[in-house]
Amino acid sequence: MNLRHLEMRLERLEGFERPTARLEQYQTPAPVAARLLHHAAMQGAIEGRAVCDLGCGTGILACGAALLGASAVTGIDIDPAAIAVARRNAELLGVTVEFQVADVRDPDLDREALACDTVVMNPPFGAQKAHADRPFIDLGLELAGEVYGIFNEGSTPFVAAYTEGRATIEEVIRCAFPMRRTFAHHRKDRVDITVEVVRLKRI
Ligand SMILES: C[S@@+](CC[C@H](N)C(=O)[O-])C[C@H]1O[C@@H](n2cnc3c(N)ncnc32)[C@H](O)[C@@H]1O
Repeated sequence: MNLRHLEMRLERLEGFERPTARLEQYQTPAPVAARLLHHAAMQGAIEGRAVCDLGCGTGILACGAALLGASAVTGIDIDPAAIAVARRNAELLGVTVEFQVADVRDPDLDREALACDTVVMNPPFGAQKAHADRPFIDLGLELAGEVYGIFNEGSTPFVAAYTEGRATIEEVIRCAFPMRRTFAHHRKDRVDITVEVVRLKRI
């Protein structure tokens, strides 16, 4: 499936019903999700691979990975309402994804069951709670040899320092990320930010 076709399929997905600011529930725009997934697929990280989406929200990354031929896809999110939307989205696209309500910070999370080849994620940027992205990075590197994560512009030096000795940064792709008005504190209908898609390889 080419990039444009993937993007068009993902455009149809349902967004968060009542997004929670505390959980930084803004949806990944379809062009950004498609770009991350298509790029990961080109690196051989999706087709025939077990993929896990951490903080899957409405499931756009997980469903896209399934569309691109992942052998098994799991998505976890702390919010049951988001997981309900994600399940509807998988149904809409006719793909199979195992969605679970779970907290990435839970030390009792069954890591063996979640172990996979590739983690994809758009973690909270930490705008509401400092360092909210750290448990996602930690769990991602525990579960998979490769992690594709979306981070705020300028985060790569932090990610490099935080993962030193555990992973190497293989690539950074800068993407435009149109953020629609989602929360009461958003003043404009749309703000265009830049994000960095970082590809980490576990050492
Ligand atoms: C920026 S949103 C991304 C949502 C989705 N991946 C997407 O791309 O549309 C971050 C997601 O992380 C989830 N989240 C926040 N804290 C979490 C935690 N501790 N454990 C699991 N999920 C969490 C939120 O509920 C939210 O769905």
